[in-house]
Amino acid sequence: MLQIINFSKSYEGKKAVDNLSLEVKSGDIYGFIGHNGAGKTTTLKAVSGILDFEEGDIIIDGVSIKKDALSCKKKMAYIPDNPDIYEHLTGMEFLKFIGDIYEVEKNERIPCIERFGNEFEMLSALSEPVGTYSHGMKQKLVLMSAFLHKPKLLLLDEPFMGLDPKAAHTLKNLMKEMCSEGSAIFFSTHVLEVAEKLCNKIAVIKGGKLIESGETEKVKGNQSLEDVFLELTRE
Ligand SMILES: Nc1ncnc2c1ncn2[C@@H]1O[C@H](COP(=O)(O)OP(=O)(O)OP(=O)(O)O)[C@@H](O)[C@H]1O
Repeated sequence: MLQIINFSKSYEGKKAVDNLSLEVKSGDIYGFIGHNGAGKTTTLKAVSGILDFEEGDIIIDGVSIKKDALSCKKKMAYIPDNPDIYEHLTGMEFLKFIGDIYEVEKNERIPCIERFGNEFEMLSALSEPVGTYSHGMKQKLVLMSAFLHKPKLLLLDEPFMGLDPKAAHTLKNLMKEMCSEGSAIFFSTHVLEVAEKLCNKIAVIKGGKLIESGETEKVKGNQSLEDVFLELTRE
């Protein structure tokens, strides 16, 4: 579903990501872990098509993001680490806007909004302007908007940040459900306990370089993911 091939990205001549290759297959929940500044957001933004890059290629469902970004974007959803959304829209107007952009049929949209609204405890808030939401409520709304159009590839940058325990539980269940139906998820996180339990595959990035990747069980062996991560990233 997603192939990152020898991807590099520099800012002002300094390499932020260096020759990274990774494959995320249908059904994978692939966790991307690394220290602050390691290059996770840069990679996710390049995959989402919002950040240009000079070296390598990124293929979504067989299509290069460099050659046909629009058809790639139709198949995926990207949720950044900061849920900045149009503050003057109500939650419902925002979901309808995303539904229109991704051409979700109205008769499919309504039951989805009801279901996710209920599971994320957002139904009554949907009639209020986004500007009145807390950080966690905005995060829930953007997550709902991503699930609404059933992307084949879901990219999430630290999705658990700011979520209460119930919402985090709901998100984990929705991620599992999506992947069991054949989609793929690639997400960054600093919450290693969640990554260890949720992900069938893990990639570790350090200083822009991929230093470990593969099945979670193989990456961690008989240790905890936290122990392995600390060992791998030790200076
Ligand atoms: N717009 C930018 N201009 C210049 N340098 C940048 C820019 N964005 C990121 N960088 C640099 O690129 C490197 C990778 O940053 P990136 O945001 O990808 O890291 P990250 O792994 O997502 O970190 P965090 O866990 O803190 O979110 C860092 O050294 C950062 O300072």
